[in-house]
Amino acid sequence: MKNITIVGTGHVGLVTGVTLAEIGHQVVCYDINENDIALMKAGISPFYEPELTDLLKKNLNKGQLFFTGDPKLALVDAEIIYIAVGTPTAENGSVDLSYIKEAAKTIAENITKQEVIVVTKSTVPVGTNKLIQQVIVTNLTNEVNVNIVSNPEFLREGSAIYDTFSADRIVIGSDCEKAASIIEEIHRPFGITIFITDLLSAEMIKYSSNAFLATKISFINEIANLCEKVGANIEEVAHGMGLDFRIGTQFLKAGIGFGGSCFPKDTRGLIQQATEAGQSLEILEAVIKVNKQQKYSLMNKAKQRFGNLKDKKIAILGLAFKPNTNDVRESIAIDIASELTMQGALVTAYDPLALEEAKQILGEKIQYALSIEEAITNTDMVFIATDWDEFKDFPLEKYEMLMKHPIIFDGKNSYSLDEISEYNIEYYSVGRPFLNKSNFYNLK
Ligand SMILES: NC(=O)c1ccc[n+]([C@@H]2O[C@H](COP(=O)([O-])OP(=O)(O)OC[C@H]3O[C@@H](n4cnc5c(N)ncnc54)[C@H](O)[C@@H]3O)[C@@H](O)[C@H]2O)c1
Ligand SMILES: O=c1ccn([C@@H]2O[C@H](COP(=O)(O)OP(=O)(O)O[C@H]3O[C@H](CO)[C@@H](O)[C@H](O)[C@H]3O)[C@@H](O)[C@H]2O)c(=O)[nH]1
Repeated sequence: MKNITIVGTGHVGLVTGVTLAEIGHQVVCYDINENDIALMKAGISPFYEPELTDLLKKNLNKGQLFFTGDPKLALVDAEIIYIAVGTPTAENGSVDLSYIKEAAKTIAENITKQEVIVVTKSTVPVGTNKLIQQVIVTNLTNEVNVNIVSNPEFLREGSAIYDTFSADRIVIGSDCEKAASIIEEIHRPFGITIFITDLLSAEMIKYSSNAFLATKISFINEIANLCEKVGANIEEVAHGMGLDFRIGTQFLKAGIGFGGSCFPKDTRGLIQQATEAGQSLEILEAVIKVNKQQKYSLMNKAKQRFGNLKDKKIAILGLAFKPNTNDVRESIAIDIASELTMQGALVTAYDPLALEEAKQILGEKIQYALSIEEAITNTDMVFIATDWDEFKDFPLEKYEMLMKHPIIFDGKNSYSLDEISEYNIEYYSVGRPFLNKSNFYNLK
């Protein structure tokens, strides 16, 4: 059992803290956000993540997990410190390392143990761990020997606990063999393949993994657009491709592009790093460009269908960037909502979890509904922007009953074409043939 401190208890930090406590370590979580600390102390997660609250409460009750906003208290006994603060995009497009530097300084000023290992979970540009070491060493107030380990995080929001216990690999990067083997030991109980490498390569593995997954998505979205032109069905195509293990079935779901707190910022971040190193990343540039175009593909279909969206009543189903989270960071649904209002449309949106979060960004620009029924009633068209199960399970006859005319632009291919064909719904999806029924509503 080790005394572990987590610095920055947002999505990654809290999941890391709770799961390390679950496998038997003594964990102190520290964050500068006192409100969140108060919530977590009371066993409440500041954000939604399946399975997290149960583990949080369980480990609080066991006395295995503590929360504090006091850095001294958090770090005085720490042997291992995980940094999990944010690394957003800065105004000039580079990766904003200010939270990382601040965290490193706080660590330096408060650690007292003779030997301390600082582990970086945050996604940081290549070379940042060396910078962290430098910041710590220059700000130390006690005599401490500090070693640095990179341990990039690969969890997905919405399945973070599952991912932590069932990941494909754990990457540990360090230039200090002893520190790497201590961190390997800590992670062994997860029973997951551990790959040990050098510091710089570990940092690069994280960015390259996200960039590659984003590439798969933009690739399949372009193929989906081509399928629409030539009459093929992207779901059949992706399945048939994925049966080749070299390709794999995952991350080939066509839609309205990738959003969220990671892919957009990390693809930009890698391009920025490459630019600084004097190298171009042309494939990744194209991935970002395709993603920007894909974002508005649904809206373009609606514009083509109606000519003009001014004063049209539109329901958006889904505001979170993906299901099972209330996170709306870089959510494509939010961009679509915003753009539709710019076009003069009257938008009402519903999301099972992310209404409050969306309101903070969209404010009064749109209306908010508390159910699918409320959102779609009397609307001219529905946009589906997040693949929540609740939308997939929604009885299709209700679109017929409640909308002015049931016209759906589905950015997530939520319904099978067979299912939809049983209803009088005018249905546009991504990369699949348009159901050309004779009795479709002849309106503009
Ligand atoms: N969200 C994900 O799914 C995910 C997955 C893998 C990797 N990552 C990476 O992990 C990092 C954290 O992401 P996140 O989504 O958890 O961020 P987040 O914004 O949810 O949380 C960051 C937390 O750090 C705290 N913080 C900021 N400065 C601090 C300081 N000096 N001392 C203590 N606390 C401080 C903030 O108050 C906040 O609670 C990022 O680098 C991200 O790219 C995120
Ligand atoms: O086949 C797919 C898969 C995903 N997406 C979209 O891609 C985005 C990201 O989805 P996902 O990867 O499931 O969620 P994140 O929580 O952002 O997780 C990614 O970003 C994290 C932060 O770096 C990494 O840790 C994870 O491994 C990586 O999957 C979302 O908009 C999804 O709708 C698709 O359009 N098609």
